[in-house]
Amino acid sequence: MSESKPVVYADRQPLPAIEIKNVGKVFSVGNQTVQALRDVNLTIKKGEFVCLIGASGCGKSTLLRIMAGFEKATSGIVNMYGMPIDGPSPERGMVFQDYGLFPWLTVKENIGFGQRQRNLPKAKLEEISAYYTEMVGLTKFADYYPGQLSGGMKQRVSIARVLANDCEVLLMDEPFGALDALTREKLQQDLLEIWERTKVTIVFVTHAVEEAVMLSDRVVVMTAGPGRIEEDIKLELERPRDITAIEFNQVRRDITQYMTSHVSTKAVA
Ligand SMILES: Nc1ncnc2c1ncn2[C@@H]1O[C@H](COP(=O)(O)OP(=O)(O)OP(=O)(O)O)[C@@H](O)[C@H]1O
Repeated sequence: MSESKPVVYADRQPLPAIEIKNVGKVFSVGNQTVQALRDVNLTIKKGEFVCLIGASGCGKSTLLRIMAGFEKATSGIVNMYGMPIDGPSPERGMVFQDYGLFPWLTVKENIGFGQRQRNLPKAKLEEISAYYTEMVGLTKFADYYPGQLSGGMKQRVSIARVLANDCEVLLMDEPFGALDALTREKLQQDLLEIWERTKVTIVFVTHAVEEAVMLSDRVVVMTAGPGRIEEDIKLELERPRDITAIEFNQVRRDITQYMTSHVSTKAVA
């Protein structure tokens, strides 16, 4: 990757990137209600890499969607740098498992899509698009369409697209869940490189303990019925991390144990 153009975001260090206070979320389904989240508190610093982990149905996606502004909390406070989150914004880019690319646009057009809406001069738009296409290693495929790409390549486009759109908080909902093991590992390493290079804040939902330990500064364990935060574990492991190291496996075992002790009947990766 070229180091020619570091991404510099405004220094809003004193305020947390994301602050969630006493958040609850109730869905109404017909005449029934589902309490998806209760009393969730979470503070994420600028530049942190936080993984949300927990069994199916514990509210990980709901919490992420609230951070994205796609859902409104029923109660509590949700702030980004001290300002209430009251709707979607390019500052909070979401990456989904199923990519969400426009099939009729090429790689570079998908990546430049958000900026194109801002009526930038064509040369500037091309520069931004080329920069992020290069960041995710797809320069040779810039004129390909999504249908001509592998799953891993599509997910790279999806990541580049939100970054190109001036994203400060990257919200990722099981982004590598549909990929084979080798591609997943490669994308994890590439994501870490992108994180180090851009200093973007990342909130990453996964079911896989190993993935959470490989990637994050903190692992937040959620449990269901209703969804809440059970443990918030700061990882002291050095980077780059070695999946075969004793310390890595100790942390992995500890987190798996936290999860199984709270959810004895559900598989935890
Ligand atoms: N739009 C909705 N309408 C009604 N109920 C919903 C809605 N979205 C989520 N829920 C419910 O809220 C709870 C939490 O769901 P959520 O998808 O956030 O969990 P999750 O931990 O992300 O699950 P998974 O790991 O399977 O994706 C579940 O009981 C789910 O059925």
